[in-house]
Amino acid sequence: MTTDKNNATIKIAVFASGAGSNARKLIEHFNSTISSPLSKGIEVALVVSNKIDAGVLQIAAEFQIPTLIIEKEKFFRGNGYVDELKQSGIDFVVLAGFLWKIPSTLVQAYAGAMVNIHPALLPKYGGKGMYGNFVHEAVIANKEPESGITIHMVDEVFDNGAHLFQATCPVLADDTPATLAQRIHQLEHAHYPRVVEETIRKTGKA
Ligand SMILES: Nc1nc2c(c(=O)[nH]1)N[C@@H](CN(C=O)c1ccc(C(=O)N[C@@H](CCC(=O)O)C(=O)O)cc1)CN2
Ligand SMILES: NCC(=O)N[C@@H]1O[C@H](COP(=O)([O-])[O-])[C@@H](O)[C@H]1O
Repeated sequence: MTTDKNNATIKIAVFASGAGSNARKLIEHFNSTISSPLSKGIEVALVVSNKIDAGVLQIAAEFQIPTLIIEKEKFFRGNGYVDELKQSGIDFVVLAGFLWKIPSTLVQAYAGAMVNIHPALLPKYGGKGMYGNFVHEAVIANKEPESGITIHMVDEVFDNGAHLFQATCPVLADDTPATLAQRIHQLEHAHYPRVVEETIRKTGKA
């Protein structure tokens, strides 16, 4: 079981702006439940969103996980909610469909302890404006034979951090952004929780 230097459980904050399917898989992977009582010494302790109506907040409520709604001005002009995260004992930050740029204050506070999943094979199809279906539309428009996912460390630049993992899937001739998104989601759900766990254990950041 992984614990930090004080033998405490390592606490993850998941940041999401949307439906939260990746957040659900992360919670199911880490948080002990009746069906999987084995504690990995890691738990999703907080769900953070910038959208009051985000589906991820319902998922947090379902698992009785505290939530934090962040406001734009405070996030970008304040200290990026670093104080709140540290006061919550957060050791590691996982972005899962979070659509704002993480400010330097927060990137630095969790240097080496913040990861993101991107629904394409970076470095292609990344950067400002490349999120959700915009990514899949561009991949299809360019007639790419394959797409996939990239899991990477987070730095101050969109989608620029060191790559931790990539997996590919075919792009079919009759794919729509929705059908490709579904195939990408399957890859994300299959790999993100494991890669997050491996990264936490490797970095010993917490
Ligand atoms: N400092 C960093 N912040 C974020 C990163 C990162 O690597 N470094 N990754 C993104 C996630 N992401 C792609 O994986 C991504 C998300 C959103 C955008 C984007 O263009 N957003 C729009 C705003 C959209 C909205 O508010 O609805 C924008 O910034 O204009 C690009 C890439 C998360 N943060
Ligand atoms: N560039 C960031 C980006 O596009 N992230 C993508 O948002 C989706 C969130 O789905 P979810 O809310 O169901 O987890 C995921 O496909 C993730 O890769």
